[in-house]
Amino acid sequence: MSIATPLTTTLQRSPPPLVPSFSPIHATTVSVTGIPKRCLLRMVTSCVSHSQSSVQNGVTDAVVSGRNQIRLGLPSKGRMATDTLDLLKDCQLSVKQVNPRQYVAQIPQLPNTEVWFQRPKDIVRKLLSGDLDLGIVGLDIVSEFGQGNEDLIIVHEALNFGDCHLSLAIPNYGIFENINSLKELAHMPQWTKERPLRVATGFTYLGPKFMKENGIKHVTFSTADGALEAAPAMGIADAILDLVSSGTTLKENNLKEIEGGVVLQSQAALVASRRALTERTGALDTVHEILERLEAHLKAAGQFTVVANMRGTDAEEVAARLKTQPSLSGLQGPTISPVYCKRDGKVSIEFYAIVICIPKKALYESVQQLRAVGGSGVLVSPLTYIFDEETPRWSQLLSNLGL
Ligand SMILES: Nc1ncnc2c1ncn2[C@@H]1O[C@H](COP(=O)(O)OP(=O)(O)OP(=O)(O)O)[C@@H](O)[C@H]1O
Ligand SMILES: O=P(O)(O)OC[C@H]1O[C@H](OP(=O)(O)OP(=O)(O)O)[C@H](O)[C@@H]1O
Ligand SMILES: [Mg+2]
Repeated sequence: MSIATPLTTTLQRSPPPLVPSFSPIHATTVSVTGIPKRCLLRMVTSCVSHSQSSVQNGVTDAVVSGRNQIRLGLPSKGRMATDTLDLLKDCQLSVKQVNPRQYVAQIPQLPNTEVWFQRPKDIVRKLLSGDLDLGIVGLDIVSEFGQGNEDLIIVHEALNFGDCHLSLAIPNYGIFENINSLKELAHMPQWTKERPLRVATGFTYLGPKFMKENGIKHVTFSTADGALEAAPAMGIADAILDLVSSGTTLKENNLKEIEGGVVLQSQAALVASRRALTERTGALDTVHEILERLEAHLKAAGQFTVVANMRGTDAEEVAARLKTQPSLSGLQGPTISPVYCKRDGKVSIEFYAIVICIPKKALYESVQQLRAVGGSGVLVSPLTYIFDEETPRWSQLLSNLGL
């Protein structure tokens, strides 16, 4: 197929460019292929017109401690550690760590930023103490150790890994056999002032808060650092409050979740200290860049680029045919470009190349719709980044900071 692949998915009603090019002023959505990785964000930034032209931090360093570097805390161990590094790498923000036991590292793309590897709960504590400015941790840890402190700001709440939920679980045998909801658990006659419901948990802030909010009075908590699921069978606790993802650990230990027993849903999040963002020079610019890269990568991760040829008289006629189908509009509209064929020594336009972004989940139905309106030679490739004109989370952050 002979296609000049345009770089945007915007519907271009005037004849589309033969040579891929960014519009310096009007690009609203930019998907990216074929430029040096290190130039990516700079190129997109000059391409997209921001309503917020530059970021002023306002108050200067005098108010916060005298260091010049922005500090980003990343999990030093556990299941989040590798996934965090992988995500940053996918955003062209690879972390250069000399060896795994060294707790400070660099991201060459962010020269004013130091990475500090810490345990997740210490990332939250250090954000609050001012020793870190930004961090990536699970929302469960933010809630447990942040305890609603207004200095903690969740900049991106859905980094698409570390999915789990914090849930109350009880044995599926004995006196609990017919108990299936928090209400039923609360109304069991067994729990009294003298003999309260005993809950084992590592979440000693969220646990009591949840029980209080649900009106459960006769309850006590014990804590352990891991393997909590053993506590009921060992006779140490009646119930546990712990993280669940696949549910296998609960099942293997004869425990069950109950209706109304989910305390929170969690996944990895980008978190920042409000004080750092408003007072530390460069912190807001750094978080803007990280946020843009994350959003562009995460948005693209759910999409394919689809390129197909369609026979047609002109671009408008092809566009009209595409618009009859529900799933072929792309992000803003299809890009349609003429395909120049050589026939009998003469150049003619019989086909148009269309480029659209399609949600991965809708791929097959979209291909069927394309075929139904005369699409052929359908090429499907993964998308790496989608940079929007402005990320909604950035506007939210600015308004949250009162900027
Ligand atoms: N089963 C799970 N599936 C998915 N994500 C999880 C799961 N358990 C925990 N997480 C997420 O990963 C984070 C880190 O959990 P992890 O178990 O790796 O560390 P930890 O429990 O703090 O360390 P350790 O278990 O060694 O004490 C949690 O705070 C949560 O956000
Ligand atoms: O629903 P599942 O997929 O079975 O996952 C749940 C388990 O994962 C976590 O434990 P982890 O593996 O971190 O061990 P730990 O108890 O030592 O923290 C959590 O504390 C549960 O025990
Ligand atoms: Mg664990």
